Order: sequence, then structure tokens, then C-alpha cells
Amino acid sequence: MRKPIIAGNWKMNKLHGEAVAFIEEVAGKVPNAEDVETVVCAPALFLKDMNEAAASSDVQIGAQNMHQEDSGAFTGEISPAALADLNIPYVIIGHSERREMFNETDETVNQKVKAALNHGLTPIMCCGESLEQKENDSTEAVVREQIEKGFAGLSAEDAAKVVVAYEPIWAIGTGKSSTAEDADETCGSVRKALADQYDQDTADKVRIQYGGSVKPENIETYMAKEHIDGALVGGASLKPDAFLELAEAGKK
Ligand SMILES: O=C(CO)COP(=O)(O)O
Repeated sequence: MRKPIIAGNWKMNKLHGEAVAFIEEVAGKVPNAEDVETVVCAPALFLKDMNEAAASSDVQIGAQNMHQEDSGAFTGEISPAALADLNIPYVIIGHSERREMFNETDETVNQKVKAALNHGLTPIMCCGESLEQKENDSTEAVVREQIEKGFAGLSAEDAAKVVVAYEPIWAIGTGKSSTAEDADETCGSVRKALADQYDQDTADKVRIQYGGSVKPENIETYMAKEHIDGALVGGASLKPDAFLELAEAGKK
């Protein structure tokens, strides 16, 4: 049985005080981590204080990106070692906004996934097709290639630790969510790609989230699906009440 995981991706929103106050507000209210994992992925500047506010509660903290190297001349970047040093458990890797706006490729995503695992961080590796690719009926091929390249060189043991977030680009921040049926079909394709790359047992261990205009009103339709183990939520994760509703609905 895969444990559901609901993660908020705040993107470039909130100020430090708001971020810490959010965690203080939800810390005692999120569901038991035995039933569903809840994660808030926030701007790097806030992570240390948010992690302290989350200590001994069931909410966990994640970064939204990191560099693949441990240290070096990479102005403005944050290392996996620095995140691990702060005991940050999760990191989003290869979000479509980073692929589109910050030149991330399947190769850098692969290096970052490996670096995260080497430092004991759990990567939430994003994949998903553009509107044009969807209209060309190439969703499955696009996602398969992202998975194959993103997981290249990972052992089965490491692969099983990765969380995959399937986020169709056309559904992000647009209010146009994928139907639960389509999302499940593509999450099933992700699992099939992993079964082909590894084996069914490994593929069955990987948790796959759907992301793209998920909100309290529609999350249950996704969670009811076979291959969907959680959600990666942008806009609707910014308010404590909505986040708590999403977390509750995450219990399968
Ligand atoms: O990009 C997303 C999460 O990573 C999805 O964002 P929205 O939930 O705002 O569509």
C-alpha cells in the first residue's frame, strides 16, 4: 500500500512571517502522517524557520529546487548538502516552470534527483506535457521520455523512494484541471514506464501525484483513482484552511 502524499508548492509567494505563521497554524491540525504525508514546499529563505515550526508535528517541509553539486561557484544556487544540513526532507525537482524558464533539462533533472537521494532528501520529480503535445496525442511518449531520462542510472531501491508529480503544463494555474480519468491514465503510463525500466514491484512502490488546478472541491475525484497517490498543489495550498482540507482528503 502506497502512503498518500499531499504537497503544497507555494512557488514565489508569501513573506517570512506569513510562512512561519502558516506552519504554526496547520502544525497541530494536519492528519496523522501514518495516514497521509503532508508537505509544504516553500521559498528557500523560509525553510529553516518553517522546519523549526513544524518540528514534532505531522507537517513536513520541502524546497522547490536545488543545484546538483554539493558546493562550488554557482552564484545564487542552493546545494543539496545545505538542505540536508537543515534536515529538510523533500525537494521538488524539474517543475515545468523551472524547465521552461530556467533551462532545466531531463539531464539536469536526473543529476538533481540523484544528488537529492545521495543526501537523504526525497525528490518530488515533476513531469508533464504541454498543450501542443497533448493535442498531438504525444502525452504518453513525452512523459515516458521524462521518466526514462529522469530516472536514468538510479537503482531500483533508490527509484522506489522518488515521488513523481504528473503535472500537465496546460492545467497549471489555469483552472483547467485534467479529468480524473485522463490524469489516472497518464499516471498509469508513468507506472508502466517505471515497470519497463525496473520491474512491477518497484513501479508499484513509487508514489505518483497529480498536479494542475487541484483544489478542495476536486481532490477527491483524483484520490479515488488507482494510480494517483496524492497531489502537488499550487494556488490552493496558500491558505491554511484549504491546505488542511486537501490534506484531509488525501487519506485514501
Ligand atoms: O504547479 C503546480 C504545483 O506544482 C500546480 O499549480 P496550481 O495548483 O496553482 O495549478
